[in-house]
Amino acid sequence: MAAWCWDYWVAEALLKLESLKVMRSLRPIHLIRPESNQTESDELEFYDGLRQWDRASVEVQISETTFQKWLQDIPSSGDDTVIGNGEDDDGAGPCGGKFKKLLIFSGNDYLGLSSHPTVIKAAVKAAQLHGMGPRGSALICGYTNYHRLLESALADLKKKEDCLLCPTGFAANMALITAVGSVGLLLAEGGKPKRDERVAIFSDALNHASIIDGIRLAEKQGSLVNIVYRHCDMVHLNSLLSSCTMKKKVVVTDSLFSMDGDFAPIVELVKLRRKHGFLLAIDDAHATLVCGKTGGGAAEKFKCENDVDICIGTLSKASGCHGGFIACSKKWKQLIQSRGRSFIFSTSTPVPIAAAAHAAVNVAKQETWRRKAIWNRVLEFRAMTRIPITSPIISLIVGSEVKALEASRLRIALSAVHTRDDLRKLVTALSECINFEEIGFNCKNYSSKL
Ligand SMILES: Cc1ncc(COP(=O)(O)O)c(C=O)c1O
Repeated sequence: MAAWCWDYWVAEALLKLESLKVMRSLRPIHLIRPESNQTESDELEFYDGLRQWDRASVEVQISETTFQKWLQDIPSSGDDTVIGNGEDDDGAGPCGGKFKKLLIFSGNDYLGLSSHPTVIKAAVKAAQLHGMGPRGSALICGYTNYHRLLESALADLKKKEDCLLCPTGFAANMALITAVGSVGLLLAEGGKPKRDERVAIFSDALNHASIIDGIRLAEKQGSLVNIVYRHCDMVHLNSLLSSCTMKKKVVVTDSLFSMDGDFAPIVELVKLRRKHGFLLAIDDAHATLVCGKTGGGAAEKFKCENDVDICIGTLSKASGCHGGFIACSKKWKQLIQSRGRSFIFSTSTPVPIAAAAHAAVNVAKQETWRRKAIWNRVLEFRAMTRIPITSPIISLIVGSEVKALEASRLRIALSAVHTRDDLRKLVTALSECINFEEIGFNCKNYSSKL
């Protein structure tokens, strides 16, 4: 049996929706842009290396009060942020509050695009012309030519037929999984699906919360059966697939795991997909624009874009903006926009954000040095610590395994705009409290290959 039964099932599900008269359609609104002699690509400015504005995503300041609370592990209500305006060389703010400059190693702005002039200009120009744009769901009045342009750029990036923008990456996963489950509901013979008519979804044990919540919701609706396989364990997955008698099978996994920083074994997943004929969906939130020659993500990195059926992403990480998306076939898009409730019943992305994200995707494609820089930082961190990390997300198990209860996890995220000197500072600071040799030994998930 082939995964391409899924093409048939989705087409059948769409026919059912049509017969029930509940197919939902986008209602594109055309926002007029004033005539200009410049084409859009003339307005995009690209740079060949780090500039001072790039540092905005990694250099921040926090109030001394907040800093002290952090040190003592005292919860903050966030009120400390309104003390004074910061700045001043002596650390004193205009209202008397004192501030500390910090380097961030926990953000997801992997390429530093949130402060790129081309991204800022796109947002400003769209805001000046249209404000936030029409406020409403994409099915009512919230979908414009700006959204369409961004969807096309993302479909191209992911080498998929089409793409659907969602309010966030969290909403994208929820929408996809409820739509997947709806196939079981719509094609069930007697209304309520029997167990074998439901969708069997195989989910990695360490998948993101939004995948888990999507599955829980669909399970409650009685549309799918959740089968969790051990993290990245393809022997386990193969055996679960082999013993599953349900026809409609889906495997869903983070491509680059958000907490552990390891990659899903995509090449092995593709082999299993050929053997068992499941639909393969990957959450490429952390790999989009970071991995692959053109920034296409983990599937491009592992050269199997054609074997991944659906790719979920977020615009809130390497794109430096906000929002989520699902790159897929046109038929899947129709199904998700008709059944994905977190897409249907939520206001669409503001136009300036859609314009900025479109600019960011273009910048990330052109400024290839940003991708090189982030992977160079990965190599440098490996060389400095001898911990065989494989991605910009680094998960360090701090504390001894013997005292398991005291052991905790430290998550570090590297960025293209960190410098080698930033890394040296981080490693020096960390070595005062942790032993890298011991940590390297504890990090079972890392492989020695990049
Ligand atoms: C793997 C993964 N998927 C989805 C999301 C959700 O994305 P967003 O922040 O756009 O809702 C995140 C982000 O936190 C993530 O790490």
